[in-house]
Amino acid sequence: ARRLAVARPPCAAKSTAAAAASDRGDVRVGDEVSVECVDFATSGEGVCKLANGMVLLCDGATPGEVVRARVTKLRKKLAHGAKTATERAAPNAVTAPCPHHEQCGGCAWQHVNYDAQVGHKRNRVVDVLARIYKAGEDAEAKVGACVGADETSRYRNKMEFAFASGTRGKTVVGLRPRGANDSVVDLSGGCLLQSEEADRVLAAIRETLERADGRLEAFDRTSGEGTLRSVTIRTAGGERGGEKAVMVDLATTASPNELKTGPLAGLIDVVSKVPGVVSVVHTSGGTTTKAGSTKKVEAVFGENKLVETLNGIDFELSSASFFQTNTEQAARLVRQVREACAFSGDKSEIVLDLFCGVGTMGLSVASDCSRVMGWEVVPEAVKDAKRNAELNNITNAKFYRVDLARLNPSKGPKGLLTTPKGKELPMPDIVITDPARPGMDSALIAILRTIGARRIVYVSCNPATQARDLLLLTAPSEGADDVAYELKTVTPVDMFPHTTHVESVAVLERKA
Ligand SMILES: C[S@@+](CC[C@H](N)C(=O)[O-])C[C@H]1O[C@@H](n2cnc3c(N)ncnc32)[C@H](O)[C@@H]1O
Repeated sequence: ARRLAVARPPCAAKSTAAAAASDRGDVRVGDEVSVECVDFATSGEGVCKLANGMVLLCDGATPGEVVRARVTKLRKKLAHGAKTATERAAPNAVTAPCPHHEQCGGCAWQHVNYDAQVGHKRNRVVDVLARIYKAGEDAEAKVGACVGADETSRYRNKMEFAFASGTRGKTVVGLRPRGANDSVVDLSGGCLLQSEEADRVLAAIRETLERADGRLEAFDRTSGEGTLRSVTIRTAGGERGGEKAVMVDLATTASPNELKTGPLAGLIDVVSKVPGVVSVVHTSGGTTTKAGSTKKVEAVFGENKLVETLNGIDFELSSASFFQTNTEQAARLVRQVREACAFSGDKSEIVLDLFCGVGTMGLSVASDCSRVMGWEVVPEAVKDAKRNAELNNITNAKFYRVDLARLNPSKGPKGLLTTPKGKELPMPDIVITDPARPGMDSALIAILRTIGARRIVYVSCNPATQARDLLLLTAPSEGADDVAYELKTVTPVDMFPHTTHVESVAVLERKA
């Protein structure tokens, strides 16, 4: 490779012929450059500046580090690179605890100390609030400290692994490498993000694949051949100090017969005998279209059920239901939400729990209010939420299957506060909303403004879409039936140590 020196910050810049070459934009794929990392990009890569002003996003670089990087991709104003060596270590750099860190796409920040990770996550929330919500310099004052985790390894209660063809005709199971989705990193050392119980399942699957010598083939999306699509391992039940229970969901293209005899049946048998495994389910199909999902889920060992406990409330989960992936931090998140609701204490308030999943937020605040009404699109999750209310003897929470992306704002409050059977529901005092990454539909936001609940607590796993929605919720009122909100605070919560993801809880109050 040609060696282009040095795009250092102005104080350290060297005037060499090579630097002049990059000054002229003469950077090519394959070049090696020496650059200082100045920040993290949203994607988790280090932001470095070449001497010609071009930004280089460098995988594995940490702010403050001077790296040698190979240019891997060039766009008009942006270059991508991979670190090949550290020339000066970053103050916040640590040795990644996982042996697979260099290749695996599972976590981007194992090489950064945890306090710095939490700091970067808060900065990200401040940044989107300043730019997208247009808070400018006020963003800093609105955003609280990021709620960090005590446990930074083995914190995930659910991980999904992929299958792929490996060497010598064998099938391998693992996580996707950075920037690729057709191969996997074979996690021979297990995965430090999941429980030891789940790691034992992963090891049993690896050993079975090794012995199967290619007779259990990975599904190939291009040719449509092969059987094994993915395996999801879910662990629950640690809160009361007892043994953890494990559910394994194998997604394959197999026929019902292959689940009973042959190598796949053998794999299911091995998995079901791993200590702690209480449930093995099989998922077939898997295409999701506008008409719905073609997925078919059946229990092939035990029941399609796992019980997780959060702040003393039991949640029964089936394989298709969303549940917060970090149980310890979910307990903190729920406490944060409860506090943000600012209940009066007389249990008079009515709470609307939007995107309620299995009822995590609504059931957690049911004892503080008179009534909870939960909306969710996934039928299994609605069923689980209803069952969870029963399981915990909670009688003031009701859950309904509603698609919150298909509402009619011209109906005003009724566009949301009507059950699927046509019954009108009362106006809520407090709204808890916790959408998936795309955020809330503009029609839903318009309806929330016509309802005008006194408080909205907005939980999000995507600060950018949250900031976009906050802008809409706080826009000036356009008349008597349109309530504007004021953003009070945003609290980042770290649900996913070692990754770039950050959750945030925004509190909005109705303007007088
Ligand atoms: C981030 S999860 C939050 C779940 C729940 N609040 C919790 O804390 O466990 C988002 C939820 O929104 C649901 N969802 C996604 N799109 C939806 C839609 N269009 N209408 C209603 N619910 C939807 C998902 O199924 C998922 O359960």
